[in-house]
Amino acid sequence: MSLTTKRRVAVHELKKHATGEDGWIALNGTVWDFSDFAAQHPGGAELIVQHLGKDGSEVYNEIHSPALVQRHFGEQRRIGELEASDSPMPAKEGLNKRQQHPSLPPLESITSLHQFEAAASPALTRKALLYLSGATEDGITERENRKVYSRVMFRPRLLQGVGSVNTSTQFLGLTLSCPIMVAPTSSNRLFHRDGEVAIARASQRFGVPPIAPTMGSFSLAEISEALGSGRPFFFQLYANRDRSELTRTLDEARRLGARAIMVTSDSPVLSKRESAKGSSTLILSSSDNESEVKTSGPGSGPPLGSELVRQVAPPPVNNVIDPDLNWADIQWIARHTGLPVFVKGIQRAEDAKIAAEIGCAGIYLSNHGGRALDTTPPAILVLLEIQKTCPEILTKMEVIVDGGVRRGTDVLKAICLGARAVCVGRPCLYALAYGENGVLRALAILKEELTIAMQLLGITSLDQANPGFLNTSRLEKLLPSMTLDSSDIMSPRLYFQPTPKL
Ligand code: HEM
Ligand SMILES: Cc1cc2nc3c(=O)[nH]c(=O)nc-3n(C[C@H](O)[C@H](O)[C@H](O)COP(=O)(O)O)c2cc1C
Repeated sequence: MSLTTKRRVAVHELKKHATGEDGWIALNGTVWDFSDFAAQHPGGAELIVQHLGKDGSEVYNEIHSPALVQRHFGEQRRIGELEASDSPMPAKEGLNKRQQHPSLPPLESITSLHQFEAAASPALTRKALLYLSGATEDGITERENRKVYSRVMFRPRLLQGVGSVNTSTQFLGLTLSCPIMVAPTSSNRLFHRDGEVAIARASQRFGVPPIAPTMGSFSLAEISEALGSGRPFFFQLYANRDRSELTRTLDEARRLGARAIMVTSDSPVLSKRESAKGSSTLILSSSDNESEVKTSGPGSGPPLGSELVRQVAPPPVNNVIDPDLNWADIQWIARHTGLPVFVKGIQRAEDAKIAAEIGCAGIYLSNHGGRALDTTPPAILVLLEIQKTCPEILTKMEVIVDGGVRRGTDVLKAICLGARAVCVGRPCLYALAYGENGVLRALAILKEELTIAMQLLGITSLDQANPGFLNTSRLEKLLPSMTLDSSDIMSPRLYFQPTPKL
């Protein structure tokens, strides 16, 4: 059936197609054939089953871009247009109430990344807040991520003539205005109707490439279209367990012009998320201080059987991610695409070495913002481990660090230890409640803080940053004992037992 064909579908007809094998769903006025699709839905089969024979627009629009269904199904599964008089759904525009929520204070009044959380929380739905603030089990890694930077002290040099500062850096042959990017995150329409498109545009205006996610509310094609042809972006990959789907995704990323593939490798299975921040009071809290954070520690989760527990149970998206992904697959991804590949989620020096040995263009040190394995080390500690045991890696590869980066001083500490760039996750999602301008402001605040920190430290460009500007003695005692003698670290070859699947 062609796009121009206007078959009319009455509501009573839609209702007749409500089974798994013969199921239709109306979305924004168009009726689609969802027969035999439920089990493939990355957001869970139940959501599809619940809406068969019905209008699913409200739930669909909260998380997906209007164009997703057309892009995914093409014309093949398009049944026709729902008869207007029968349509129980709202108009296409204005479906997402959060375009500019009246409770949001003026953007100009926000002067630090911390303030975005307090400003945006009242404007976000409970679901969005729980999703955004979630961390694994007791949230120990998530808290450590934020605390760790305060344990590193600067050692400034005086009288260096710091009147003019340049924050730009080279990354994969691109010049970035600043070594700060937005971390890739899924389902961004929960925070603003423009979702990943807003983040991509803000990144572009800021002068850094966006990292488009696999599980975005908007498809990669929509994101790259919003950027304009030839404009650089990176692609975060969740490797699909269906190899033909993985190949299709990679081919599309290459065709659309992705400059690198960042393979998220820290979440082969879904982690257990019991509470977002311990209680709904804390979710709405603006403060990041120690006493409040403590209440989200072990044993402080919501009462069993409470609504909160049910709501924050992990979404069933992992019916698509391949838990058997291995280093040989990383090599295959690099060969197949011909693109620079990063491994996202590196949490120890040995894995950094393997990535270097097999020819990755970079490593992305991350514990998924404390949303993967709890009690893993903050990325900055892993960076220090690399600095102590295999510093040559830091010159061979591009190194990104994320988790808990909230201040310009955090950025500068990571750069001094050898990172090329940092990424920021949650604060940019709170800022997204303001749309593109909110994300741009968050990035600009961080850049301003970085500039001032560089001047106060006594440097005028990032290539002058080095470990000598830091006192890391409080972190060194947290390093694994083997790092005291780097020869104890096993050769990557001993770890690398490829079992090629492709
Ligand atoms: C071709 C059709 C569809 C495709 C390709 C698709 C794809 C996806 C993907 C990739 C995700 C996981 C990432 C994300 O959260 O954005 C997801 C989640 C989700 N989808 Fe869909 N979807 C489709 C149709 C629908 C429909 C018809 C509905 C509702 C009626 C729906 C509701 C949801 C919801 C609510 C989630 C989030 C689940 C959660 O984590 O709470 N989707 N979908
Ligand atoms: C709501 C949310 C969704 C995320 N989704 C993804 C994702 O789809 N892919 C991925 O590689 N990382 C994902 N992450 C992890 C981020 O890329 C990043 O590693 C983390 O947020 C950094 O920590 P921070 O939030 O403390 O800055 C997500 C993080 C959050 C908070």
